[in-house]
Amino acid sequence: MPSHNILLINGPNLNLLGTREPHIYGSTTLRQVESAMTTRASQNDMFITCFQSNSEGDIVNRIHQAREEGVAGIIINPAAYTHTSVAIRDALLGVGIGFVEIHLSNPHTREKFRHRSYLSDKANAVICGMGVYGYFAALDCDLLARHTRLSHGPSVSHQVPDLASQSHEEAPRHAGRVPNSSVDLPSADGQGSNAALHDSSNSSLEAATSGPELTLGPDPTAPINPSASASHPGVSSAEGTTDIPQISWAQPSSNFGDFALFIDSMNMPCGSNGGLFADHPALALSPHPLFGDINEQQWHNHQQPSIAPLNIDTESTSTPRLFDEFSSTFPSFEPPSKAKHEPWRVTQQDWEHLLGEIQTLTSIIPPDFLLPSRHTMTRYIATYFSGFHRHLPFLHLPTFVPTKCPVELILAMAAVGAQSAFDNDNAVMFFRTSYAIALERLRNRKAQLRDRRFPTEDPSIPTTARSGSQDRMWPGPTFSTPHMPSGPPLNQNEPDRFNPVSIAQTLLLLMAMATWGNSKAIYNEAIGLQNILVELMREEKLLEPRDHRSEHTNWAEWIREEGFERTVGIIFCFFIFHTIVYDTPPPILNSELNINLPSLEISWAARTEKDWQETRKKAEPEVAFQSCFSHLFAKESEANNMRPKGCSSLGGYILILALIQHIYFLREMAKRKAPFDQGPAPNDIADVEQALKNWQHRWYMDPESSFGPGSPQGPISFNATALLRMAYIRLTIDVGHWRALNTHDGEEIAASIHRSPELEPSHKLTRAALYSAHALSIPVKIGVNIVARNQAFAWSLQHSLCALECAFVLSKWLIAIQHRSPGVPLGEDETRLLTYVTDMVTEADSGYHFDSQSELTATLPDLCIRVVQIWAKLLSGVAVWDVVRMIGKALGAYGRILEQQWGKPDTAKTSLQNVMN
Ligand SMILES: O=C1C[C@@](O)(C(=O)O)C[C@@H](O)[C@@H]1O
Repeated sequence: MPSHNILLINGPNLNLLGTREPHIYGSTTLRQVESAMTTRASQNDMFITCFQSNSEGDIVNRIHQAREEGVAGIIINPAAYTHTSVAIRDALLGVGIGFVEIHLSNPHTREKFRHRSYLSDKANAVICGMGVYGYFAALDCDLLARHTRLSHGPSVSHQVPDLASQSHEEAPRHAGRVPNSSVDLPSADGQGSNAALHDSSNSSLEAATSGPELTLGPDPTAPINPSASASHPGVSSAEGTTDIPQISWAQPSSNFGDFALFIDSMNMPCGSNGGLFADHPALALSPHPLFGDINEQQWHNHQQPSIAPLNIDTESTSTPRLFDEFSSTFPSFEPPSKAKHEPWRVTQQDWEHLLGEIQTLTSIIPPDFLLPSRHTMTRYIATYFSGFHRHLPFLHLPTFVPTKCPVELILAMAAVGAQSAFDNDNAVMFFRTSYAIALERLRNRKAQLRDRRFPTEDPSIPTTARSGSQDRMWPGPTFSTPHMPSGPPLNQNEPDRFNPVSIAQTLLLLMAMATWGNSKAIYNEAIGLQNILVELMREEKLLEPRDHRSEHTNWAEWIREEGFERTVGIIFCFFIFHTIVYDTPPPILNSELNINLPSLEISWAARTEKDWQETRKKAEPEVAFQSCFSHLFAKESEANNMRPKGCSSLGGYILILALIQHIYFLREMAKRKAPFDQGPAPNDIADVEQALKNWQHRWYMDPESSFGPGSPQGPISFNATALLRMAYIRLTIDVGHWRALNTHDGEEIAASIHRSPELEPSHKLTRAALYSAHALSIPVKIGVNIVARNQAFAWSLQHSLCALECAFVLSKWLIAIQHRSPGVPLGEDETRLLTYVTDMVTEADSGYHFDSQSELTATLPDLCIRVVQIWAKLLSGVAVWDVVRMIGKALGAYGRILEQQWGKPDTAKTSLQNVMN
């Protein structure tokens, strides 16, 4: 017997779904939605009753009836009554049943009269702009749990601070909850449901997490679902809201089911200023109409399906957008109506202060250093905050004050900002200057520490008098020239003001510049900087356990502690990037990281102590990285107990990189065990697969998680999805050194990929190819041209690195099936994936004219060439970081090699028709 009843109500005109304004509402009919929902619900021990009416009174009556029936929760698309009906609002409040309000479209992007809802402030969750996918999301238990937590804060959620200690008994109960109910939908008044639910002895916690799984990618443990139709992959749906792919919901965890679900969950960019554009400063077309009244928050709402936003105004503190100033005002004698909070602005006073500081350092900085004008400095710092900072936010923007920032750090920020603004020469100049200052500070620090540890020498001689060049413990910059002597100690007068965290932040930014930057001159510094940074972290004990901040910490202390944890966590992540790019062992091991996971971005962005306190009320207690990481490996049954405890986007990001590190070491160990690399042992693979699954549950629990790059809370959780895909691929096959990224040469990388041995067709390989196809389908769905022309994907290094791995795997898979032994037919999974890839390439082809010698013909080689060409095209935009351009070039070159190999007219090509029959 189903453990609870759900009522689905659809309001006026929704009976016309399928034919009604399909560009807005899609072409799926109401009957299709209802039947898919019914199946989906029944698989998860739920019973759903569907009701549609065009009459307000009937809807009110149906809601009243729900109370008699013991309905546990209502999912309602009130349609036009959303904007008018006090009666429906009162009915929902009257029966006290919790409800999720849902809209296919995003009313906030439409006519003004649709912006107001009579229900939203009482709903447990509001889902809009996700097309029909929103209905399934509403049904998903994780989502319910998530919104329960969001709407009601930790008091009704899971407050056990230590995941390890969670058990069924300890699982907190929602206020007003009826014992033995299996899922709580808190009532509309926020007090919890009093609807009696049927037989279940599970805790709400367990039930809330054992429902249908929405995965961020294909579920590696599930068999590929043969019953799902691959000919409707969902990539060819109309713009606007999306259609349900014709998949069978009877297999919710199947690869294709999840895949299609994922794809359909992507919010399409609306109009010409889609969410993608919001992500990059250099191409950020101003979202504001010149005279319009749209505010920034509304703009952000356009980008995203809105899911239960927290009511904190962080916009005033949000990252700068480059063209804001220029887009909204004409010259006027009127004073500005509202003073803007722009901490990145370098005033004349700030500039003079900075210049003064730099002048005291002339003996150690490159002589050709020239401090640009304050406007240019403002531009660089603003660009830093609107670009890099959104991806890796370790500085506290709301309280940032240029003059309080150590000079080497502000110069490092300017270096990254100049790089992002394509001012390469200035970027290198800032890099060198900041590097020289940071190293000098480190040398002096080292000398101090040495004197403390070995105080036997004559103390009357000051440290610096003894520290000649032979005493240098920290290496000098490798670009150092005779005109850069060691210079006087920087901290001579304030020896105790050495701040290891800001030095670490400086080195982190410089390392990012050197790793991804555009200058050969500083490229070689990357690994050297890594070593310096690791030594600093160990020497200054930044990796050791600390007393964690208590609940009562004030804002200033919290900022300091949180900044520390973010800095250390992001450095840890960066080292794993190096592992991904260079295939070198990570210098900080998972087991050494002793931070608490960072908190929500909304707390980090809060501008005032009051706002911060508000956000803290909604936040979960902090969790230690170590505890979270080990619990990722909990078995399914144990994991259920802790799933509702989501973590922040940045926390999830750190965890997924830790899993990539874990996979790296598993592969390394496997290399020693077997004469041929068989990859990790099956039980190790199973453990990691479980961990990746658990990670996805956490991702869903994160109230700030987002499928797109334009989220108001930043692109971190979106970037983490690329890392998830990379983790799955790396778990399945070894792509490592074949990418030859350390050569930094597109042609060589292409040649190396091409040279790499062919892979044997196998289930494992097909699975890896599925993840790769999944990755490609996202930009194809958005449109190859639109993605190529803006930098949302390219900005994210994670996505471009992942692109390379995906192109590698998918092309190798296509080659493998072309070369499989004659007479061996394709398996069912392979056939379906091949159909899928063909559909996708055809879709991409229709929108983009490829500069290719060969037409897309129905042969495997042509398909393979096209797949690589699409990836190359996607990464061919104007990228900030050289490494992204390099990957684009490498893929272009790889496509050309394949064309040369197969492009000749007399080459025997395997036709798709033949392989599929
Ligand atoms: O009828 C509808 C449908 C709708 O609720 C939606 O699902 O997007 C949005 C409403 O504004 C509109 O009146």
